[in-house]
Formats: sequence, structure tokens, C-alpha cells
Amino acid sequence: MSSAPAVLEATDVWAGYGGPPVLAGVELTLRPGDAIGVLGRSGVGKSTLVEILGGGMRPAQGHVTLGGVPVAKTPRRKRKDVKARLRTVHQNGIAGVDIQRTVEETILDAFKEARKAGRTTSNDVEAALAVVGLPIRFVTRRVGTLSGGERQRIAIARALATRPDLLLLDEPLTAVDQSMREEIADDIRALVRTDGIGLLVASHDVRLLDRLTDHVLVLAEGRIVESGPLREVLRAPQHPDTQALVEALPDVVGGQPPR
Ligand SMILES: Nc1ncnc2c1ncn2[C@@H]1O[C@H](COP(=O)(O)OP(=O)(O)OP(=O)(O)O)[C@@H](O)[C@H]1O
Repeated sequence: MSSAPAVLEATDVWAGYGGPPVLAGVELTLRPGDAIGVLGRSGVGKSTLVEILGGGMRPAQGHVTLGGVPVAKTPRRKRKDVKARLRTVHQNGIAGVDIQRTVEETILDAFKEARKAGRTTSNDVEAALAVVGLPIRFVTRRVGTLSGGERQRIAIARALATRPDLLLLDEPLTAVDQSMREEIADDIRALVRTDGIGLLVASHDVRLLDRLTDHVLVLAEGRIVESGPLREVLRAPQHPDTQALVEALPDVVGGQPPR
């Protein structure tokens, strides 16, 4: 991981929905070009953490900063800047995109929005689509006619087109088949590395995290209980939740780690 100043910093983050806390003192730091995975049992709070890191939900306690600026308490005039520097792609892919727009318009809108916020972007729709393995013929398709997996890929292409400082992905590519998912993961990984984009991916999909990230955090009992390169964490799991996860993945620990 790099030693550059942090792009994202979460300090003592607590959150919940009225019952017991879901997050209870999460700490994490992400530097430009870092690609971090968040693993954890279903319902442990991965999506909640992504929401908080992206400024979509305020923590009950603690704070999150993007390049030193709080993501949740940003004054309205600065909100656009934060939005341009940080992109979140949710599980359901393309929420918030007009399904009547074509793929080309959707990507061009993202370029335009980023330039308005002072970002330098290309205007190359073909290159933006190529990162997620979609050929140029998709440009004329209306978003509403795309399959679930294609929508997820457009959502990621659109987020990356703006060249954010930070990209947050919550269970990306769930609707894309395994071999395609790995290819796309490799392309995204190469781009974030080249451009120094910080990447955080919450997922159950260990193979995806293996392709996409160089470090994982395990979330359990509201906190980060393990941290390290994925294969090391899976080879010597310390926490019962990580052990359970490994038991469900015999091929990963049985001498055949993910490729
Ligand atoms: N709006 C809400 N109101 C009440 N409880 C919620 C709400 N959203 C999430 N929760 C609860 O908070 C906990 C954490 O949910 P979250 O979606 O963050 O977990 P997750 O790790 O992303 O789960 P999964 O892997 O199944 O997607 C769960 O127990 C969930 O039921």
C-alpha cells in the first residue's frame, strides 16, 4: 500500500438503525491507488459502512474525511466537489440513472458533470466502456433495455469515467458471470492502479476480491477484526467469522487458492 496522504480516513465510526450498533468503532485509511476489500458475513454491516464512507448516511459517532474534508457535513457549495471526487456504485447498479437515456448519453453526462466540477476527463466513451468489457455498439442502447449485468457494468463505467479520487463498490458485478467478472475486475484494477484511484469493494465474492484488491479487512461485531492480503487472511483466519468464511471456501484454503 502507498505511503501518500490518505484519500479516505474513517475514525471511530459508529452506526445503527435504532437497535444494537451495526458499526462500533470502525477505523480505516485508504491511500491513492490502494485497493481494499471488505469481507464479512451477510448482515454484518458492509453496505452500512459503504453508505457512511460515501457520505450517504451520517455516523452516529466518529467521522469520515475525504482528502481531509468531512464527507457527511460538507456545506452545500462544496458538496459537488466531494461528489465529483467520490463515486459509489451500489448493489443495484444504476440507481439514479435515467433509463430513457442511451448508454452514450449516460457516459457523456458523467464526463460533463466531472468537468463542471473541475476534473480533467477524456471524452472517450469507447474507452470508458472497454474497461467494463462492453463494445462500442452499446452506445445507442437505452439504459432501460440493458440486462442486470450490463447495467452494473455501465454504472461502474460511468463512475470511473469521472476519474474520482475514490471509488466505493458495494457487491459489484453480482449479475455478471464468473469469467467475465474476473476479466472486468482485472481491467478495473489496472485502471485504478494507473490513475491512483482509491478503491474500496465490499463483497462476499472472495475470487472477485482476489482479482480486484491487494488487501482485505474483515468486518465482524461492528469492527475490523482482521486485516491483510486476502490469501494470508484466508490461510490463517483468526476470527471465528473469518474461519466460518474459509470453511465455506474449501478450494481457497485447500491448496488451490483463487487464481
Ligand atoms: N434501513 C434499515 N433499517 C433497519 N435495519 C437495517 C437497515 N439497513 C440495514 N439494516 C440492518 O443492519 C445490519 C447491517 O446491514 P448491511 O446491509 O449493512 O449488512 P451487509 O453486511 O451489507 O449485508 P449483506 O452482505 O447481506 O448485503 C443488518 O442486520 C440489517 O438488517
